[in-house]
Amino acid sequence: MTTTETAKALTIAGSDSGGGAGIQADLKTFQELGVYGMSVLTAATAQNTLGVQGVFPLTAEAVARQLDSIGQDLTPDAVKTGMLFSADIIEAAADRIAHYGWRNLVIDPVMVAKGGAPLLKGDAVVTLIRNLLPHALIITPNLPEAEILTGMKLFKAQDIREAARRIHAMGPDMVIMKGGHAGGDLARDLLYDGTAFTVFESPRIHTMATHGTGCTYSAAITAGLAKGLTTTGAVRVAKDFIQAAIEDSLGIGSGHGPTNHFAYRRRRSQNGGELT
Ligand SMILES: Nc1ncnc2c1ncn2[C@@H]1O[C@H](COP(=O)(O)OP(=O)(O)O)[C@@H](O)[C@H]1O
Ligand SMILES: Cc1ncc(COP(=O)(O)OP(=O)(O)O)c(N)n1
Repeated sequence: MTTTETAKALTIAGSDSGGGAGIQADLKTFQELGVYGMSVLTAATAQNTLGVQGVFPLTAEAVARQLDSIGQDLTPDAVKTGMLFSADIIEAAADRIAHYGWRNLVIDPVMVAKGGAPLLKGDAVVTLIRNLLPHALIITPNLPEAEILTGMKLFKAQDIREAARRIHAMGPDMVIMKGGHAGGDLARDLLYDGTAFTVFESPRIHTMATHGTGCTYSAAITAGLAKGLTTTGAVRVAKDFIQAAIEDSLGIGSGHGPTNHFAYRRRRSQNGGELT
């Protein structure tokens, strides 16, 4: 059967050889949510559940050419960015996104892997803010990333809200402050649309298998947007998707294990539910 209504999503990100984060997590998530996935590679990382053993960036030219191949043939319904690594790759991505007028841009401002390896050069943060954030529908910082974007220390709830306001003023329509790095019994994410805050929360799972949670979550938001969901609707599905993916862990690798990208679909089919 063919259809003219296939939703298409593009990820612009780095490769994680271990398959838990980066391009691999994004494409698995798109597939699980019924969206056709496309990828523009920014860097290869030698990586597993123990950490990042090497980073090998592509040239900005190679990134721009991949984006042109997509832009000249396969208009995405939503786009996400992950590991962009350098200022010149960010400039190339921002330039091509503006050139093709791509909408529904989700920015996961990936800076440092959980093990501490830098995935964005320090001098590229200003380029991310200046060149890319004004194009974003939504940006999804974790708390350490929000601290770097704002220069604030984020311990208190009121400071997290103030940081969301400041990041919103940098250009994105919406900001979601992810709560994975906060303490407490709940994993609480805060969506700010420039006017109001909406809370999305779930029980915090005590596990080592959280490698790639941010990539998977932002990819699920991107898939929802590609299918025409509202941002709030896309975040709601993404929250359920990541909760299932963390809960039904795969138990592979000897470090921070990957999440389970097929848990959400398996649960829904067991419940007789339709895929959203
Ligand atoms: N231990 C956990 N239990 C439940 N949800 C979690 C847990 N860790 C992270 N999350 C959720 O996963 C998503 C990604 O958050 P986070 O881990 O902060 O991102 P990142 O991988 O970028 O650091 C958020 O929705 C967050 O609330
Ligand atoms: C290639 C690549 N891209 C992004 C990340 C960061 O992924 P994230 O979802 O934030 O998960 P952790 O690295 O924090 O486990 C990555 N590691 N590799």
